[in-house]
Amino acid sequence: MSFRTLDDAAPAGQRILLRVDLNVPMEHGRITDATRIERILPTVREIAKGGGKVILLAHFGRPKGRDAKDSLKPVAPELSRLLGQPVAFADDCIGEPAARQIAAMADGDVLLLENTRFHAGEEKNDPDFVKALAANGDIYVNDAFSAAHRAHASTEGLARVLPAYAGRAMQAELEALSKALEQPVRPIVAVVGGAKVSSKIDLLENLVAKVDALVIGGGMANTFLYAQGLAVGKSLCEKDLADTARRIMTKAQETNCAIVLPVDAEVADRFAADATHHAYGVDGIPADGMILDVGALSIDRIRSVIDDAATLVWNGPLGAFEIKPFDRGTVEAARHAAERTRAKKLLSVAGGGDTVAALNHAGVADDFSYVSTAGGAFLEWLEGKALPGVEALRKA
Ligand SMILES: Nc1ncnc2c1ncn2[C@@H]1O[C@H](COP(=O)(O)OP(=O)(O)O)[C@@H](O)[C@H]1O
Ligand SMILES: O=C(OP(=O)(O)O)[C@H](O)COP(=O)(O)O
Repeated sequence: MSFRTLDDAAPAGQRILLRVDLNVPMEHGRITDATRIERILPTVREIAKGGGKVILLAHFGRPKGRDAKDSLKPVAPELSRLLGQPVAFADDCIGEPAARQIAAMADGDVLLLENTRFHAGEEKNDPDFVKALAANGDIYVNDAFSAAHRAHASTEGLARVLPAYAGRAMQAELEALSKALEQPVRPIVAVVGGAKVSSKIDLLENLVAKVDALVIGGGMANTFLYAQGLAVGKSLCEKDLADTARRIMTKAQETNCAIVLPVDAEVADRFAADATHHAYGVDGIPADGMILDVGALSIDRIRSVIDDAATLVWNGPLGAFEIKPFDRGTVEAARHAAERTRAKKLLSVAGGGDTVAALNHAGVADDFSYVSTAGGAFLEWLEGKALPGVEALRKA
């Protein structure tokens, strides 16, 4: 590894600023999938056991300023339960609330600081905000591979001003992804869905040069359907990205990458469990309808694309899987990929906070060859892009 790890750190008596990804799926204040928490436990335990004061830095959601609905406070009890030791919480990640709690910490204690994104300086990687964060620590450890594609103060800036190390989860992700996908066997199929359309659509342009087929589902598919001149009603759709979608489809033709879009969809009147829903062809989506899942014909197509694949990479659910029956496309595709993997006909790598939750929901996370905590970061890594959070950790 070309960066320092915990093997090189001496945490005893030190204040360790440990950047983790606690952007966990949550419904009504309840964590629905704890994978991201479970993955950081070895690092937290190792530092605490080594006598370091563990000060956790993390973001949650995409708040614009301080917003109670994006507080990390509900995560502290679950982290404490899984860790098996108390986890204190500070109402702010900088300033007096953080400093006071940190001053009271004994060696081996764990403290979670409030959402770094409550400060505009986080996403701007503002040097003054980096300085305010750094004032609370002696050593910086980054264990948030899934946020490493962000050049933010807590993912990149801090590594520039404090002695910086990779945590065990960061190390494990990079090692596992390299091992699994170093020399992928073709045909390679990528499945991309989910809701983060604007932050992920650009990377598809590079992805279509690397894979043999790109299955597009979830909210992402709607922008592509719209770009093809189809009406998508009230569906999640980023109309101003239609040109980008068309450019990606043209590039895919040039690189011989098959683009697989839904041919039918499960359409509801609203985003709710008790919504009225019907199946429609994608050329007949009603004006007041909302596409919440791929339809049965599309699922059959996706299954046969997976049948033809030797390697599968997947980020983003194919539908709003949190609400039944809109989990069907994701669950059926996941189970099919799991079955092919178990039969040793497929190498399958999936990642992303909600994607992992969806695989757990389908009961097949353990059957995939590798499950990453990262979605966007995983896809950018796959593109061959340098990830700012990883680059900043490299040894000089
Ligand atoms: N057709 C759709 N309309 C609205 N939301 C969708 C649709 N399909 C999937 N989603 C939502 O996408 C979210 C996950 O997207 P994203 O954050 O990009 O995935 P990940 O966390 O795995 O990277 C889920 O909450 C899911 O409900
Ligand atoms: O959930 C995350 O990424 P993912 O949805 O790509 O898996 C990370 O916490 C990064 O969050 P961001 O995409 O708001 O920067």
